[in-house]
Amino acid sequence: MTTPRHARGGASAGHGDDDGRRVADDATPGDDATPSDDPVELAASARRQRKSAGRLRALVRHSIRLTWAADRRAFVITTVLQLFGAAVIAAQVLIVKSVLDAILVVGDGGGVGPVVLPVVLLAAVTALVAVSTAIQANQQRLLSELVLRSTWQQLLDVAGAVGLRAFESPDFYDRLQRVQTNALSRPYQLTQGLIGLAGGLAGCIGLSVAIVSFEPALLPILLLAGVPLFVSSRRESRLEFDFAVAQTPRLRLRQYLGLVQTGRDEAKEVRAYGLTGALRERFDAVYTAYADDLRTHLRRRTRLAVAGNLASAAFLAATLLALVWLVGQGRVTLAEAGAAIVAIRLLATQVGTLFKGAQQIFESGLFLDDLAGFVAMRPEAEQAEAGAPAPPSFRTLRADGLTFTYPGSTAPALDDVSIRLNAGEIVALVGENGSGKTTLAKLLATLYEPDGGAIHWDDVDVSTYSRPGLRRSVAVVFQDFVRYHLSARENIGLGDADRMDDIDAIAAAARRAGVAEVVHDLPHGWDTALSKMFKGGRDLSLGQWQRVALARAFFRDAPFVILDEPSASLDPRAEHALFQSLRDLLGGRTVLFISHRFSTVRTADRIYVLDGGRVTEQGSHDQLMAQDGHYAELFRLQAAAYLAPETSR
Ligand SMILES: Nc1ncnc2c1ncn2[C@@H]1O[C@H](COP(=O)(O)OP(=O)(O)OP(=O)(O)O)[C@@H](O)[C@H]1O
Repeated sequence: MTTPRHARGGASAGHGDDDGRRVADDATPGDDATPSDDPVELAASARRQRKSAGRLRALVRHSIRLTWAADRRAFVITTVLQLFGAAVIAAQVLIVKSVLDAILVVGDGGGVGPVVLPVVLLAAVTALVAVSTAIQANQQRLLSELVLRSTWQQLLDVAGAVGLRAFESPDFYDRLQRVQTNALSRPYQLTQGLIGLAGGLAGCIGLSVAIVSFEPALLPILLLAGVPLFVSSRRESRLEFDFAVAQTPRLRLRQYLGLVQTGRDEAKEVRAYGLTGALRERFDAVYTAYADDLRTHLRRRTRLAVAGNLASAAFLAATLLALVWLVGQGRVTLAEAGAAIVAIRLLATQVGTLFKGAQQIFESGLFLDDLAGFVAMRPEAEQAEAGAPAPPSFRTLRADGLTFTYPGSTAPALDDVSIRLNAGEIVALVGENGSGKTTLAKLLATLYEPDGGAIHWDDVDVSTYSRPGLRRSVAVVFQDFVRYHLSARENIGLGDADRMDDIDAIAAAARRAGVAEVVHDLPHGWDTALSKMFKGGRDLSLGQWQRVALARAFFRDAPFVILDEPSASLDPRAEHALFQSLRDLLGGRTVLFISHRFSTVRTADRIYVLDGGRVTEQGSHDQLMAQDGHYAELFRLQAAAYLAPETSR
C-alpha cells in the first residue's frame, strides 16, 4: 500500500498493535509477516516459515497473547482444566496399578477388602475426568467465540483507522477479505490448537513420569513412537497450507457468485436478465472443481496420516514386546506391566493430541501473519492522520495547486487545482463526467491527502491538523450516499453519532430536508428500519433516500457542507425548493456543491469549471456567460434541450 504523504511511521497505539508488531519481531529471519498476495509467493513463504525452528514458538506466543487478550478468565479456566485432566490421567495409571495389585492379592486367596479403596478411587477419578471434560468443552467453545470477537474488533479497528486511499488498493482489499474470511474459522482452530498443545504436553509428561516409575527403559522406545507422527503431521500441515493458498482465488469467486445470487441489490437485474441459471451453473462449476480438489487433497492427507499412525503403532508394538520381556526378566511386576499397558495406550492418545495441537497452530500461521500485518497498519494509519487540534471553522478555505493521482492510475485526476471559499459562500463545481469534481470534493473533505499542493484553512496548511478533527467540521452528501439498513432515526442521527439521542434535532433536520412526512407515515415512525431485510422495515424511493441523506448532513450542523449532486434524484419541485432555500436551510454555512444542472448552479456565488482535472474557468454565472467559454457552451446546450420543443412549436 502506498504510504500517505504525511505518514511518519509510528509508535504502537494499543495492545492489539503490539501484537502485530511482535509476531513480526518474533518470526525468525526469512519469515514474512506481511505476505504477498501472489498465491505462489504465499505458498513459498509459508513453506519457508514452517521450516524455521523458531516458527512454532513465535506462533504459540502470539496465540497466547491473542487468547489472553480475548478473555483471561476463560483462558485460565480452560488451561487449568486441561492441565488438571493431564495430571488426573497420570494418577489414573497409578490407581490402575493399585487396583491390579489388590486384584492379584485377591487372586492369591486374600480378602476383597484391599480392592475397595482403589476401585472407588478409580471410579471417582473417572467421574472427575468426565465432569472436567464437559466443563472444558463449554469453556473452550466460549473462549473460541471470544477470540473471534477480539479478532473482529482488531479487524474493524484497522478498517476504520486506515485512510480512504487504502480502499483504492487491491492489496489492502485482498488482505481485508482474507483476514475477514479466516477470522471466522481460524481463532477457533488456534484456541483448540493451543489448548491441545498444553494438555498434550502435560499429559505426556505425567504419563512419562508414571512409566519411568515402573521401568525407565520403556520411555525411549515410546518416544520413538512419536517420531513418525511428528513427521507425518508436519507434512500434513504443509499440504493444508498449499491447498488453502491454491484455493483462495476460487473461494473468492465462489463467494462472489453466491453474493450476486443472494444480494438484494442484484436481485432486480438478475431476474430482469434471466441470469439465475447461468450464474448458478458457474457457481456449481466452481464448487465442483473445489470439491474435486478437496477429495484429492484429503486422500493425500489420509495416506500420510495412515503411514504415520502405522509406523507409530509398530513402535508401540515393540514397546509392548519389550514389556513382556521385562516381565519375563522379573524387572517389572504383573501389576506394573498392566498399568504400563494402560499408560502406553493413554500416552499414544496424548502424543496425538500434542501433535494435532501443534499442527492446528501451524495451519493458523498464515492467518496469524495476515492478521498481524493487517493490525500493524493501524498505528501508522492513525499517525498519518494525527496533528494539532483542528479549529471548529474557517474564514477562508484555500486550495493551492492541488495535484492528485489515484493509486494505480497514471493520469492525475487533479492537476494544479486552486480554488477559494469564503465563509458563508455558496460555491459550485461544474464540469463534464470525469473532470475531477468529486475528487476535489474528497480532498477538501480531507478524505485524501493531495500528492502536491495544499489546502489552507485561514492560511494554515490543514495537513498540520488532526484530520478526524477537521472532518468534524465538514458534512458531506456523497453522490453515492449510504442507505443504512437501520432505523429512520439512525439514518439521520448518524450524521452526528454523539447526538443520536437528540430526537428533536433529528426531526428538525428531517423537516428541513423535506422528509419529515415520510417518516411520520412509517409504521413505527422513527424506529422503522429503512430496509426490507428486517421485520416491519420499509424501503424508500431514491428521491426520499436522497432527502434522508440531506437530513443527515443538516443534522451534522457543520460549518462546511459539501453536496455532490444533492438533487440528482429529487423531483423538479423538490430540487427547485432545495436550491431556492439553500441559503436559509444552511444558514450562513459555507457550501460547496457539485451539479450537472445549470439551473441550480446559477444561484451560486462563484462557479469553478473543471476540465480534465484542471480549473479552466471561474466566476459568477453572469461573468462566465459573458466570457462565452466552456461554461457558457454547456449552459446553452442544456437550456436548448429544454427550450427546443417549445421553440419548435
Ligand atoms: N477511485 C478511483 N480510482 C481511480 N480513478 C478514479 C477513481 N475515482 C475517479 N477516478 C478517475 O478520476 C477522474 C476524476 O473522477 P471524478 O469522480 O472526480 O470525476 P467527476 O468530475 O466527479 O465525474 P462525474 O461527473 O462523472 O461524477 C476520472 O478520470 C475518473 O476515472
